[in-house]
Amino acid sequence: MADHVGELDEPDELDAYGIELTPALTPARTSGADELERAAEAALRPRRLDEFVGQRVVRDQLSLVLDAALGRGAPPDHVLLSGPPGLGKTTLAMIIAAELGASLRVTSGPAIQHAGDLAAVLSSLEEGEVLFIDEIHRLARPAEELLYVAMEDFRVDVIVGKGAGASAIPLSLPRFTVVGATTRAGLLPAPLRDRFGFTGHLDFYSAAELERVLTRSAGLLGTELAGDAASEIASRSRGTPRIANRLLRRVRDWAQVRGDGQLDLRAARAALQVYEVDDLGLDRLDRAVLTALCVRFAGGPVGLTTLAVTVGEEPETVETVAEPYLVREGLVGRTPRGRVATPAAWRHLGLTPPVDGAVLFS
Ligand SMILES: Nc1ncnc2c1ncn2[C@@H]1O[C@H](COP(=O)(O)OP(=O)(O)OP(=O)(O)O)[C@@H](O)[C@H]1O
Repeated sequence: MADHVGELDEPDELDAYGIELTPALTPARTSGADELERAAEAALRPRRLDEFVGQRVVRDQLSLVLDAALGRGAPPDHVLLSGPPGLGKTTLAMIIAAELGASLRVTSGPAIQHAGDLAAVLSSLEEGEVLFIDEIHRLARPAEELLYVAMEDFRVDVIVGKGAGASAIPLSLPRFTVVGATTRAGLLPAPLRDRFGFTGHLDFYSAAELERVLTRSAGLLGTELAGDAASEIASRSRGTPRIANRLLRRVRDWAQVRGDGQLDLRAARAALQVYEVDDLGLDRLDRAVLTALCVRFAGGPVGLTTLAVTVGEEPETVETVAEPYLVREGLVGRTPRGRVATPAAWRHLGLTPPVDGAVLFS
């Protein structure tokens, strides 16, 4: 998951999209390897709506919103995009700006520490610009309140003075469009959610859609991916284009260093084995969660925080990165008393489910 505004701070990505990063929101430093991964990811982003694979419903609805706005010659309603990490929220935000012919400003909830930071961003916007706020659920409360007013009335109230003598000077803003992205739509307060005229929920991709993503990406990387290799990678990508593209790059590495350069089934299987991606596409964190649930907690129920401490991760990471796919695959269940392992989880780990396990799912 993007952790800070730096996720988008790629020189070629900035050039390609004309993104302007708000000066107050200087990206955090990242390692060289992270930078390279992100640059590689940026190069594979679809640039227009018709290049964006899958998510047919959201794409269709969004194209209506954008065409209508273009027809009226006015900025569209604010857009909220929700869904697990890596499914294309940032990509869609960039596409929205590109389709509108507007420039994109990028920031994120955690990067805005004070309402004043947001006021500075808002007051520097120009007519028609798109403001992308990643992880919008992590905005501080005062910034959130300032945003409601700005989104609804295109106004910020600049507070002058302190205490009883403080007064608000209204500053009107040009019309702009907020695109908010969140992995946890449920955490957004209703007044903020209600300011979005369109909400699109991105769901995991089918294997066939991921094959299309992979074939397109291989072409952009200047290589050819065999059909059976594409299916193999797609089926182990947890329904997520970011993971599919990452695995593709690892398969390409394997083919280059240990294979004959061909991106075929043999290279795909060998590389996925080296990187410990199992048949279901589960990675180290997923397996750690399953193992903790089944072995340490005898199948659960166990609370999210306890589970996260056991696997050495933040609760939010377990909840937003690992859990959605484990739940979707029927390996983990969420009950009011905590997380439980399903019989399929035990079997996936090569263990025998307890006989009374059925009780939990009856
Ligand atoms: N529909 C799609 N078609 C083709 N490629 C896609 C699609 N969606 C995402 N991708 C690829 O997956 C990568 C990750 O997408 P993106 O950064 O937009 O995800 P995200 O939902 O914003 O994730 P996060 O919440 O972690 O920031 C992109 O680099 C892009 O190459």
